[in-house]
Amino acid sequence: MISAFTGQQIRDAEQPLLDSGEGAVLMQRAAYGLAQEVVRLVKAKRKLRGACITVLAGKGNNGGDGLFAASILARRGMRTTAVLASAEVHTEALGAFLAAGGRVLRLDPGNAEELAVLCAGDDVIIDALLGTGARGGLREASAELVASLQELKPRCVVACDLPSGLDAATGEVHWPVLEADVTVTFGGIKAGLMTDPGEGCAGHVVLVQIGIEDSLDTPELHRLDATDLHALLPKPGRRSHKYSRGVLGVVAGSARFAGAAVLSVHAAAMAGAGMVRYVGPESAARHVLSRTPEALWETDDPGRVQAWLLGPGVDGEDQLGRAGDAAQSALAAELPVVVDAGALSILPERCPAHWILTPHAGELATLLAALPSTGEVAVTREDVESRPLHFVRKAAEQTGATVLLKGATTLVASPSGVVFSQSEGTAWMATAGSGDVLGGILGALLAQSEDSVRDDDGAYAAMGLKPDDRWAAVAAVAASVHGRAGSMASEDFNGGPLTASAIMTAVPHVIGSLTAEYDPARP
Ligand SMILES: NC(=O)C1=CN([C@@H]2O[C@H](COP(=O)(O)OP(=O)(O)OC[C@H]3O[C@@H](n4cnc5c(N)ncnc54)[C@H](OP(=O)(O)O)[C@@H]3O)[C@@H](O)[C@H]2O)[C@@H](O)CC1
Ligand SMILES: Nc1ncnc2c1ncn2[C@@H]1O[C@H](COP(=O)(O)OP(=O)(O)O)[C@@H](O)[C@H]1O
Ligand SMILES: [K+]
Repeated sequence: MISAFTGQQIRDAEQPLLDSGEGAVLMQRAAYGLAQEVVRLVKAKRKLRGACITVLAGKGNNGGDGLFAASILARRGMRTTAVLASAEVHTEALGAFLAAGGRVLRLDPGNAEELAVLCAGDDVIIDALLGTGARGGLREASAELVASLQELKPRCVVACDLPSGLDAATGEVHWPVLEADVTVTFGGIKAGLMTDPGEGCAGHVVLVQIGIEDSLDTPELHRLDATDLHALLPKPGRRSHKYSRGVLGVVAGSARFAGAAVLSVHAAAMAGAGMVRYVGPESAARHVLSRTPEALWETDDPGRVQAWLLGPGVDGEDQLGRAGDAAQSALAAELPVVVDAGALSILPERCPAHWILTPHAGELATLLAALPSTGEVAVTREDVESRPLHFVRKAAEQTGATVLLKGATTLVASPSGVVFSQSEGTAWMATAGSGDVLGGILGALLAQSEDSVRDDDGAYAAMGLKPDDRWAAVAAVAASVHGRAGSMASEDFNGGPLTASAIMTAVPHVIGSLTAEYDPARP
């Protein structure tokens, strides 16, 4: 599992070492790691000698890291320039930089644009203006410099610890920000690099160990990797039969939106449900069965299921009524439920943690506005997009449900405040029906995992997850499988566009490779 921390948590872990006089050692480790990454990036394109590097250095230790790193690069034959954003800078680091032969330029209110033009064509620009000590965004000349540089589209930007202007704890972005190709982060990944909009500005994140890792507190965010997915994905055994594998009930689609039913039912079948029972109008059922003949159309009592998926494409009184009935029976039987789209309007006053709501940002804003005690004034889609971590936590806390907030980075919050962040997809997945496919995958995984989550077969406990947080882990697995399937499908089209159907087709490949990857029994 990948962990991420707030800036404060990193600083707290550093403090004992600073108190014992080891601050300079920490900074040297950070600077060395940063320099190494810059060397790797330059070498991938050209020889080191003569490569042009500019470091934008602020007044704090982040600027110090940048200047020390640039001094290492200067000693390796690179032409290094420091743009000092403040009259005060880290004295030892500037000394080291000058001693290594670096050139210094000073940013002032009149020369920001000129300096931007001067360094935009460099091989690498290091953004060391602000780090974890920042309050708010870049100001005045620094803001002007960064805005001009961003417009000039620099060749390669490496952020030192985090892109300046990004909130390390929340991922909120105070524009302007110089968007990084690579972020080299120190001691622990900052939570703001694993949640939007911050993650969208950070590029590829490289973690440099500086010796504080054992002192870090409980992570702010978790991200499942392939090893975790291997451990958590359900696998059939020799004695499995279709009922024991997990039956999913689906109330989706309507006369108007039949496609959502087709996609969610088929995705559930592709994600390994033992059986899918579809509940809906005949017109939609015809489409569902012609795409997925394996599904059953239930006209009255749907019989036993292990989980429900309610809501994709649900429209009109009849179908909302069916979703409401299923929700009631799920509540009574304590079954896990995925609540998506149309069904988000029929939530009970308090949901259990095994109910997983799957809104996109607009739906989450509507949901929060409808809650009696949000304390938020008219939350908009833009609010959710600029502070997704804050709002997904709030929604989980206030509804009692697990909440999966869809986006380029998908966040899953459990009501206890534990949050997972997954980001394996591609922007081509922002296409109609993509969320219906996610609903189907999640429903199928819940139906298959229900037993193991409740009884815990060891995999969840081994990750240190408390019972109520395990539903969030299942949702994170679904988000990861969905993202990987989208990326795999797009790769099949040479990185080209996708349909939701193409995502679905890739799901069994993704699950197959993740479950087989570490299988010791496989020849
Ligand atoms: N601790 C360690 O040993 C290690 C730390 N490490 C590194 O240190 C970084 C943290 O360093 P830091 O604490 O000096 O904070 P940093 O972000 O560089 O600068 C803050 C300064 O800028 C100012 N300022 C604040 N907001 C501002 C704004 N919006 N616009 C303009 N200015 C603003 C503020 O001054 P003030 O405004 O209060 O006068 C303050 O002095 C961390 O990210 C990592 O890179 C690593 O080397 C590992 C070892
Ligand atoms: N830019 C993006 N990059 C990666 N995935 C994305 C992006 N935008 C959306 N997605 C994913 O696509 C899906 C869209 O879901 P949703 O908005 O509910 O679509 P629909 O209602 O049309 O099915 C979500 O799973 C979301 O995480
Ligand atoms: K920075």
